[in-house]
Amino acid sequence: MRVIVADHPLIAHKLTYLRAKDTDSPTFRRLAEELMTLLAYEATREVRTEPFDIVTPVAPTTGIKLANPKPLIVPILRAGLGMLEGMVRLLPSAEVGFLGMARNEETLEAVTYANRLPDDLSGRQCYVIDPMLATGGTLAMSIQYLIDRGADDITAVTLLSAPEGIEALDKAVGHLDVPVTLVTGAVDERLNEHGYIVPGLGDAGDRLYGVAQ
Ligand SMILES: O=P(O)(O)OC[C@H]1O[C@H](OP(=O)(O)OP(=O)(O)O)[C@H](O)[C@@H]1O
Ligand SMILES: O=c1cc[nH]c(=O)[nH]1
Ligand SMILES: [Mg+2]
Repeated sequence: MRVIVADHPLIAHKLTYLRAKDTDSPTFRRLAEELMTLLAYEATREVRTEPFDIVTPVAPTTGIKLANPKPLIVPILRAGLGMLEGMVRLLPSAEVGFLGMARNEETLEAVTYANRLPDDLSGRQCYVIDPMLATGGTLAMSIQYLIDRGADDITAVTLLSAPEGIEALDKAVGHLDVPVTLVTGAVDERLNEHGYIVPGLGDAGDRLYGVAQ
């Protein structure tokens, strides 16, 4: 699995405010979107394109445009929704599919409670977006799900990742034929005994949308 840690002072600046516990929800949402847009620039570096002939006011020329089928963006509910606007701003013609996953806070295992995705993802480039890669269980299951439906190129984008989660994700999907890339805003120190990223930012879903039942 290819891992790209975005190294940019604007990303580090925005992540610092995102982490701070006194950052309120509206600000947290705005920062998550802005960070996604910055990370999307890195994550889409290898988005598929095709030649496109145009005529400028001066001369004909050949540029490029996004190839078909268009990429599929998959936010992992809930917290991934907070990054969606930031991604579609850069890829307005992409389609969006949804996966709802929740981690059992005791066993730390993820369960899927909702899915709204095209049945056939053959030949599709997919961008899975979720702010947190902690144990890696959620992303490993989501990526496997997309591969089972035919996706042939997957990029996961997270705001923060734990070293343990990166290692687990690599073990789970790094050996598959489908190339998987992780683009992340930062790799933190470790997971704590509750499976939270340290120093992290707490529960991303709760900070975006309030405490879940
Ligand atoms: O790497 P993992 O150990 O699997 O943990 C990461 C997952 O945990 C959080 O979601 P959560 O289950 O809290 O759901 P939520 O987005 O509804 O809050 C986060 O948004 C990831 O999806
Ligand atoms: O630190 C963490 C770990 C999992 N999910 C979160 O929202 N935060
Ligand atoms: Mg949560």
